[in-house]
Formats: sequence, structure tokens, C-alpha cells
Amino acid sequence: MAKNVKDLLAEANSAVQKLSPTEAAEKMRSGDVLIVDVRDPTEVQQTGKIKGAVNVSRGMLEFRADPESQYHNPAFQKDKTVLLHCASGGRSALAGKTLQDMGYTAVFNIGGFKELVDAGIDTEPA
Ligand SMILES: O=S(=O)([O-])[S-]
Repeated sequence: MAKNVKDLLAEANSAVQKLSPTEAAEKMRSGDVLIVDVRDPTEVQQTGKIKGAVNVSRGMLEFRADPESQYHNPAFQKDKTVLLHCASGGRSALAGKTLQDMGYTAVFNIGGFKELVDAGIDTEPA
């Protein structure tokens, strides 16, 4: 049976652990994490981004994450802890499920940009 976006989100949210902004900040402090902002570049330009985050729009994610791809971003390593966020946590859940399907083992959805900023997480210009 065909799935709709609600089904896909439910699947992604049950597969990918969601972290609160406080838990996300703890993981960031621990150091060795890759923070991925999956919003589109136009959105990131408007708000800036989480300090140290890499902006990979969801459309490019598989290509940046696959070491066999000519578009691979070497920051993507399958054994690395990956913290994903978007604007509200939907796209990052779907992106997290995709990374898990690609063999990434420590993938977390840290939610939406605004909730992270409201929790005091540092930002920087895009
Ligand atoms: O960024 S989003 O969760 O609104 S798709």
C-alpha cells in the first residue's frame, strides 16, 4: 500500500531517536559530532545556522553521505554521531531514517532550528 507523508514521518520518528535541545547541547559539548542542517540554503541564509553545522539540503543528502558518490562530503563518516535538524523536525526525521538506511549507526534528530536557538545553542552566520 502506498504511504503518505504521515506514514513516512511516523516510521522515521520511530526509527530515529529524538533529542531535546538540552540533550543535543550535551552531545555537541562532547565534541566529536557532525551537525547537519538539512534546510534549504535560502532558509539558512535568512537565519544563520547552528555553530559548526554543515548545511546539506535534504535533496543532496544521499549524495553527500555516500563515500562512493562524487559529491561525498568527507565530514560524513558512518561511525560518526550525526545530529540532524531542520526548521521543525520533520525533514530531519526523514533525513535521519535515510542515513540509517545508508548504514549510519548513531543518528539523532535534534529538531527545529528555532527550538535549538531558544534553548541557547550558539549560532553563526550561514
Ligand atoms: O522543517 S520541517 O519540519 O517543517 S519539514
